[in-house]
Amino acid sequence: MEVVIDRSETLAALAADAIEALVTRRSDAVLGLATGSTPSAVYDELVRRHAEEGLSFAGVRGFLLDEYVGLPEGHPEAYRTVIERELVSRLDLPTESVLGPDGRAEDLAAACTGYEQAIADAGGIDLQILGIGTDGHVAFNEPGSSLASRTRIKTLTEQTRRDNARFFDDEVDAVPQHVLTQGLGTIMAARHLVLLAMGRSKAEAVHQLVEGPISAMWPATILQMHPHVTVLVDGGAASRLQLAAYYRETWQSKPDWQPL
Ligand SMILES: N[C@@H]1[C@@H](O)[C@H](O)[C@@H](COP(=O)(O)O)O[C@@H]1O
Repeated sequence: MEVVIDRSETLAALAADAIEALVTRRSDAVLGLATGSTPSAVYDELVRRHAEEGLSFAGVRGFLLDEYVGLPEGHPEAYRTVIERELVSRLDLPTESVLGPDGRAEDLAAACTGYEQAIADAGGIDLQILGIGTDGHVAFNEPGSSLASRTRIKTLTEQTRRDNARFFDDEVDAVPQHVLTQGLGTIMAARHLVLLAMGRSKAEAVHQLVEGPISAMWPATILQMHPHVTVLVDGGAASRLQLAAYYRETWQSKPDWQPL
């Protein structure tokens, strides 16, 4: 697990560098896309590189991490709508090349199985962008999630619904109670995980993720078992890391030939 502590703009550029290197190497790369406010700066940077430097996503495919259950099609806070608005519509990435779990399906279990199959058919995810919840969830794998889980329906905690109420006019009751989410096992199958976290509200979750014991109580801790994880955190999110000085030194002395 590589931990980089820096300013948020620098971290967004680093994440964009990793994506640029991938899509330049493989024009049909498969990206795992996260929603939430944290990845927005990365997406803005990709859009800038597309507009100003001609970085193309025409052959890329994308998979969303998760989706609310029951929001009507086109709801502004449905993750499929959010990713279309924030990223897909601003790139040369065809809308149909990006899939998300179908939170409006009549048979939700079948939608989850079908989603796992679609990821497998695409050859798996090359690079997965991740955020982290204040309770240590990744995607919508709340505390108590099976560390080997696959895409399935989950119930949100009160904490997550409160955290996400800001997207629903601050009405906690407007945040759906149920979601479909890639499981921790699904996420662990991606070849490179790039997790971003900003601000002090994430400090405890980041400490657990990097330095805590692996536990379903802090679902993100399973990432410690992945061979290629990059954790990009600002000073606030890094404020509880016990080995922060070591991570900084490691990053500063990283050889040029070693990619992210
Ligand atoms: N399902 C999403 C997660 O994928 C995201 O990582 C988390 C943190 O969001 P933010 O980046 O807005 O803090 O929120 C939501 O619950």
